This record gives sequence, structure tokens and C-alpha cells, in this order.
Amino acid sequence: MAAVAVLPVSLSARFKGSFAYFTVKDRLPQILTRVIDTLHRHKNEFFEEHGEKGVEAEKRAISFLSKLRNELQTDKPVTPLEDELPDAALWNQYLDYQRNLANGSGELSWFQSPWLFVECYMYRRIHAALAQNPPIENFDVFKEGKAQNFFESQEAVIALCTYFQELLKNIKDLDEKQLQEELFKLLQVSLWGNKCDLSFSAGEDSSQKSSPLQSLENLLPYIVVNDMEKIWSLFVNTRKRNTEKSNVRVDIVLDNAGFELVSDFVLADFLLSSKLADEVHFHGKSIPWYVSDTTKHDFNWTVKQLQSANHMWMSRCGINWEGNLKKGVWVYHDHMFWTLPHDFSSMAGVAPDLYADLQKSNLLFFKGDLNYRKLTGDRKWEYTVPFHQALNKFHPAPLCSLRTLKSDTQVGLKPGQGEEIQASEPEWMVSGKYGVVQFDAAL
Ligand SMILES: O=P(O)(O)OC[C@H]1O[C@](O)(CO)[C@@H](O)[C@@H]1O
Ligand SMILES: [Mn+2]
Repeated sequence: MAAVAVLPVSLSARFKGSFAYFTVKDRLPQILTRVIDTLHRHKNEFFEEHGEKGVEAEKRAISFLSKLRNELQTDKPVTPLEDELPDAALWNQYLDYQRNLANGSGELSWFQSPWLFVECYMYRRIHAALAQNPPIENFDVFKEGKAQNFFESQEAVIALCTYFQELLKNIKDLDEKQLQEELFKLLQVSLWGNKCDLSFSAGEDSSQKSSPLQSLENLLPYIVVNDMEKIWSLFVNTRKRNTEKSNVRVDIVLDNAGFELVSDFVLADFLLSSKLADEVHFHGKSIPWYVSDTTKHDFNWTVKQLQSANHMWMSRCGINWEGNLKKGVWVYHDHMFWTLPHDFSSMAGVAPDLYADLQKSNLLFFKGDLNYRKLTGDRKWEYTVPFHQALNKFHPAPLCSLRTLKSDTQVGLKPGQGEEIQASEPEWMVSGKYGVVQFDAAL
């Protein structure tokens, strides 16, 4: 008889003093207030573009969002979605599932329900507030913040593109050891690029200021799970095993736009230029999500920004990346599943097409904290539970999380490792200062 997986409870604001409680009580209302403020500040633009209809739509969206903020702050019931968007049915099925988990017919509460669920729900309601109010239905309330993060990270972008173009000049002469070293550097740049996320800072400035390559050495001790050697072995073994005909495919499940996205592009370009991989598939969000997550617009906008930069190495990168997309060796996807509330153990059942697509990959990179929470079900795991166990049967392909810790859940640590850091830095799980490169070899 197969052992039945005993799963710990979900993180939730019902645990006073937890980071979930602080987020639902303080940070989510702050994010909503910023969204409302953004709409107010764009009133003239809406008028210029759409006339009176634009201003009326803006007013309706603001009243939707103010109502939402009041529901959240006074812990009113979490209500079914009433919009006609394609994912509404899946969302309302999930609400029923959560209601039955809670206590049958009882109401769903922001503070008593699982944190992952109510936080995702808030972003889906923000999307509905815009989508239901033409003619501003396509306005991305987070666009300004994402663009600002990109522009304020220019120095880091220039440093990274310059470094990378120099590397490309002699990439053919690199031996295996040097290739491995460069891979490790760019994995770390992509990892620490994840510190820059606006939902974490509730929209405060979080752009990458310093050069991303300078600080890697002294950031190494803050990587609490470091499986980079396993990633290298996977690439070496895949290349040995692979015959000429079959492609080595790597997927990157993206997180934040801005500097982090550029660091993911550089990693992806390196994987192709070094011939460690033949194609890279990127997975973004189909609606604005968690303030800074990458949408299709952000993805294309960022490539265009690099291309048209008046800096030689930036534009060289942008031109190469546009070329990769045109050649089809880079492919962008944005499946609806990534913006549902489900954790990834439900993917095979809820989105079998996506699960089947991920199974074609040789290695899946999952960027960031929200993806980590969904990989491990956002549960109160013991620190030392194996990552494989916490994945709860989610094994479409070998996978690696590149995550800076911004929520209080972490698995796969050595005995005593978590307690030791906790003793000296009580905020270590939510400061974004620590990170993991955490690998699971699948079955
Ligand atoms: O962009 P990332 O790395 O997924 O971070 C998003 C995280 O930020 C937070 O808003 C911080 O609380 C979490 O809710 C979420 O997991
Ligand atoms: Mn994010």
C-alpha cells in the first residue's frame, strides 16, 4: 500500500505573527492602495486616449478596487468571480474546493484561508477590475513600476551585457572547467536578480544598483542550498547521452521583469552559445501578476529596449535575442495555469497540456519565491524535509529553483542549518538576503 503523503498545514494569516499575517494585514492593502493611486494618476491619459468613457471606466475600476480593499481589510467573505474571463470557472471551482476544505458551506475568509490562495485571488480581482471596464481593459497597473525598475537598473544591465559580450568573443576557446565556472556565475546572477521584485517591496524601489558580477563571491555564503554541481553534471551527461538529432531543451519559468528578466535572457543566451542547450522555452504570466511578474508585453518590450539602446553591447544582446525568437530557438509561452491559485502538485490534473509540455524539457528552471511556494505547496514544512518529498509528486522533468527567500517556507536544509541562521537573523526567511539553487532530479 503506497504511503499516503502526510502534508503539513498551509501557511496562512490565521497564524498571528506569521509573515502571511503581516502580508495580508499590511502589505496587500498597501499594494492595492498603490494600484488605486496609479489609476488616479493616469486619469488625464485615459481622457486623452478615450475621452469621457475612459474617465468613467477609471472611476468604475477605482470603485471596484476600493471595495476589494475594504473586503480585505475587514475580512469580508472571499466571493466567487463574476467576470466572464476564460479562467473564472477554474477559479470558482477552486473556491469551492477551499470552502469544502475549510468547513463545508462556511464562508471563505482572507485571514483564515491559505495565504497562497488569497494572495493570488487578490491579483486576479485586480485584473478583473480593469478587464471589466473597457476601454481601459488592457491597462497594466504595474507597467510603470516594472519600467522604472528596468531604467533604474541600467548600470547593472550595461555591466552584465558588457561582461557577456566579452565572454561570447572567446566562448569557443573555453575549456570544460571555464565553461562550468561561467555557468555558475550566470546562475548566481539570475538567482540574485530575483531580489529585485516589487510585490516584496510593496512597490518600493528595488532595482539592481551595483554591478551584478562584482558581488558574487561574497554572496556565496548566503546560498543555503547550492546544487550548481548537479546542474553542471546534468548538462554534461545530457550532452554525452544526446545524439545529434535530438535537441537539448531548457525551460525558464520566469519571475520578475526588469533586471531579473535581463539576467534570465543572458543565462538563456549563454546556454545556447555554449551549446549546453539547443532551445530555451520561457514561461511568463498571461495577466499582470504579483506587481513585477513578466507578461508577454514586458518580455517583448525588454528585448526591444535592449535592441534600441545606445550602448553597443546592450543592443548587440537585444539583436541576438530578437534573432533567437525569430529562429524559434527561443520560444515564449504564457499558459493560464501560472496565474491560477493552484500549487504545482495540481498541474497534471488541472493543466495536463502544460504538464505534458514541461515533460519534454531536459531541465526546468523555476525563478523566484512565488514559484518556490507553489513547488512546495506553501506549507509549514520542517526545514530538513527533502525537496523531492515537498514537491508532492510534481516531477515533469529535472528541475531547479533559483529563489531568494521572501516567505517563511524552506525545505532541503541540513539538520540544524535553519535553526542556526534563525538564531542570528530572525528575518532571514523574508529579507531576500538568502537564496537557493535547489535541484530535483525527477523520478
Ligand atoms: O517575485 P517573487 O520572487 O516570486 O516574490 C514574490 C513574493 O513576494 C511576496 O509578495 C513577499 O511576501 C510573496 O508573497 C511572494 O511569494
Ligand atoms: Mn514575482
